[in-house]
Amino acid sequence: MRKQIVAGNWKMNNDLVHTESLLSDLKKQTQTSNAEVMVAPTFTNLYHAFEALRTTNVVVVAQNMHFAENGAYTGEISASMLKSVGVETVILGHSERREYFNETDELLAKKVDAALTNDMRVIFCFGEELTDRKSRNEETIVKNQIKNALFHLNAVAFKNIVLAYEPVWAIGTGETASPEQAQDMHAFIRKTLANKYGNEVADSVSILYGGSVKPANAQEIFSKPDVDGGLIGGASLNAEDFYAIVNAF
Ligand SMILES: O=C[C@H](O)COP(=O)(O)O
Repeated sequence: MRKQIVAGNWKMNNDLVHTESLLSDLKKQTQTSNAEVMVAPTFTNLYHAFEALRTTNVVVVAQNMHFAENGAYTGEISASMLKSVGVETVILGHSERREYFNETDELLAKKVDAALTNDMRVIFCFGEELTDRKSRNEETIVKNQIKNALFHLNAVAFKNIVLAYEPVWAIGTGETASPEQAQDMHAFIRKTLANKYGNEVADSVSILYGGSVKPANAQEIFSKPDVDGGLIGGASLNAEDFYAIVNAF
């Protein structure tokens, strides 16, 4: 049985005061679904969030990390630094990292390796741009993103990989992929994994959808058989909205 996961990516939002208030609001929510719940605050608030959520089942996740263990990489954070503050899951490959910080598939492969070497779980993001979809090239783009960053791994490594399909045209735009578009792509991703690693691996990997998921559309998207949850941006900044999504299963 695949894990259902709802992860909130807070991106570069919430200073310490806002983080405290959101953490306190999150602790007041009631969960009625079985989904694993995650939140990804900024680096500066990770330890605070970890301490605040210690008594809950909410997993604290990092939004990025460097591939090196330590060294002269000003401004960067390593896997072992994340682990030292209780963080054992990291988002890698988000389209905003790819677009604004020039993260390539090759770099991401190194980051994935570093995370797995440190026994961390990876939420690996990928997805096509609008021009790719308009030219009906979305499957090729997605397949290459997965292949280039992950297909050097062995099958066992996929125990610690969660995939997050995020069509770039649906991120923060209010435009969501239709539940059918999400299902079609998730089924294609699972088939791509099955072709390389076999059905057992493909059927065990959780594939999340991300891109303008809101309380109003979450249930329909999550009802699709190959959609195992969501990576939520904007709507995760409000505890009630976020838990409406968590409970949409
Ligand atoms: O990481 C989350 C995604 O980029 C989705 O963001 P959004 O829900 O604001 O569209």
